[in-house]
Amino acid sequence: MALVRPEDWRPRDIEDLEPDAWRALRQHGSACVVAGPGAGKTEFLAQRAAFLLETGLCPAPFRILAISFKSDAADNLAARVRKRCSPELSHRFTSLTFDAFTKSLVDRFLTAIPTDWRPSRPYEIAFPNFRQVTGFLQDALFAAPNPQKAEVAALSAGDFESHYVGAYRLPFVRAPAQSGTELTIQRWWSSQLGTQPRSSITFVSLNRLAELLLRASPHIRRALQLTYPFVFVDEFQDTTYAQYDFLLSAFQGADVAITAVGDDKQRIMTWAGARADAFERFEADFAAVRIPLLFNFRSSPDLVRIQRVVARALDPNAAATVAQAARLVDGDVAQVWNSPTKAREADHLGRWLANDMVARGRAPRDYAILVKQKSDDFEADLAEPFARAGLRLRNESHALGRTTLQDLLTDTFSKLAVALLRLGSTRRAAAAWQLPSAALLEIRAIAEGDDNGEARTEDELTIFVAALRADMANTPPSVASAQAFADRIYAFLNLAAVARTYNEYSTGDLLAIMADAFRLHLAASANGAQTWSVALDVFEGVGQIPLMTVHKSKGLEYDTIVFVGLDDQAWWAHRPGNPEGLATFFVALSRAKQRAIFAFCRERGQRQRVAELFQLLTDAGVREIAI
Ligand SMILES: Nc1ncnc2c1ncn2[C@@H]1O[C@H](COP(=O)(O)OP(=O)(O)OP(=O)(O)O)[C@@H](O)[C@H]1O
Repeated sequence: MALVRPEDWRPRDIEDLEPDAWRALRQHGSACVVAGPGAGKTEFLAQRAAFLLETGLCPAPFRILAISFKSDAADNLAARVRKRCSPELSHRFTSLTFDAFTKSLVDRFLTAIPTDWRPSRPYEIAFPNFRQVTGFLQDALFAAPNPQKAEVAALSAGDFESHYVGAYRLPFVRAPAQSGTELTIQRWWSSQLGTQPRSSITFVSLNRLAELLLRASPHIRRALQLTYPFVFVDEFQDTTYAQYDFLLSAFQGADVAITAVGDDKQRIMTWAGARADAFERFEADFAAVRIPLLFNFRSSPDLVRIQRVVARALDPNAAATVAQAARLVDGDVAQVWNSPTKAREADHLGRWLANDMVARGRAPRDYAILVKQKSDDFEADLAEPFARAGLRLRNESHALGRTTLQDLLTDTFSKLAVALLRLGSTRRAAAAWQLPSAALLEIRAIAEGDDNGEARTEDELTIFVAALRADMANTPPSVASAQAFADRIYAFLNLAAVARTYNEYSTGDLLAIMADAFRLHLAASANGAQTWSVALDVFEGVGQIPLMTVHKSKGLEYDTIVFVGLDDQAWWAHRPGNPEGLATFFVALSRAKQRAIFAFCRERGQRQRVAELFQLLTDAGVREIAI
């Protein structure tokens, strides 16, 4: 394949990059690209990958490693690179989440972990809840020697794991604890490693074990550095203590160029252990240059002006960003709505959305309802009035067993299962077969070039889909039939084989969690649906207005966002000047391309605690109207 000279290389699918993005794209060493919302940070990474691969600056067999925080972000980035580069190039782009990557290292090199910290093989993945951590800390307090009790008592379940266990560098050999905190951390490790019959460890622990194994095994560390001379880290502001330490042990001092992109004004994960000084530390530890980007490709100029007011509240030195998108709406681009009752607010919102869609030729998915938390409560308030306006609300943050709707929809197994049901429900074009046929070859472990195996698997799929089609045509959607079809798909795919095929399911119970959630959600979607196509549209949220927490909306964008619940009740933990609260507000506001509405309802609560947020909107010239 012909290489492109670096000076001749041009970006794909976009007109151009801003001048500083070009500089960052061509950067030889490490860089942190710090840019506000809508700057095209993910797009920049996809273009840099194409640049490095197509110019041969990352020649075969070397690879690029991209680390994201959420699996949909990792998939999205991989898809963008696949779209732009030939398969022979894009297969050298590895895009994974932090957790998937560190877990894969632990799984592959488990025996390289020093014996004092080595988990059983296999091990389970643990997701301890707040109550369990509280119970653990109470036991630890009880068992602690008297002089250390006060220190142990000061630990809190909210941040014990993320801040203390996450920041604790494991020594190669366990040594006696020097403090009450260290004693408690060691107890935490013992409780995870020693669980019977298998160790039961969290993702924070997996991050730490991966870091330990690289520190303990210079040859594995060297192999990693040689494989990946280029590393990308997306959403760098969310990097936790454990993850940052992993990057240090993996790549510091090596000939590896790390490109970290992020926005410190969107740091809303400190509660989950994100370290506030990640960018500064990175610049110092990796001799990285800081390259700010100033364009905003998402939001119209008027919205960018409002965003700037909030950005300056977060950082008085925040640079002015330059809007690249045009304004497409008349009238106000932002408003505060003030209503006396929840019923009135919901009614007005439903009618307003329905009218706006018709007037502007927009689809339900161009809008998003954002809330601070407890999306189920807002769903209960809004679903009925929306239905009266002919709209269907979709609570993306809705819990389904041990996962959420949004996570289910981006899950590999779930995507495959729904693709099969789609084939069963309609006669679909050849393209619809691509995902199931490719996945089945992997699941059946058919080697590349095994023509007989490929033909056999293709036949197996054709026969299965034909029978499924006949039965789905004769069986109306219902809770019971949905469950029966889900079971049939599971049996066909063979869950044990699925678990062996995809790294994310290789240990722990993620596949069981997703399979349960899939069955639950399919049953709920089939309930009351006239046809299977409709049931699957409901399943996938086609034609529905998404409702989600601000945390779930990170990285997403919508024509119009409506933030419901800007009051003290929903923002109970907010304190004036609290950067995490302001950043949450900033993330919500900056998801909008054209319009942002903030709904305040007097029945829900007061607005003293959140007065500063209203003040920022007022300062930005946003009008408040009574509804
Ligand atoms: N160079 C570019 N030219 C034109 N459009 C672009 C360019 N880069 C990105 N975009 C578009 O701008 C929008 C924002 O990009 P993206 O979502 O990557 O931003 P981001 O920096 O990750 O934002 P956030 O931090 O808010 O999630 C997307 O619709 C993307 O397709």
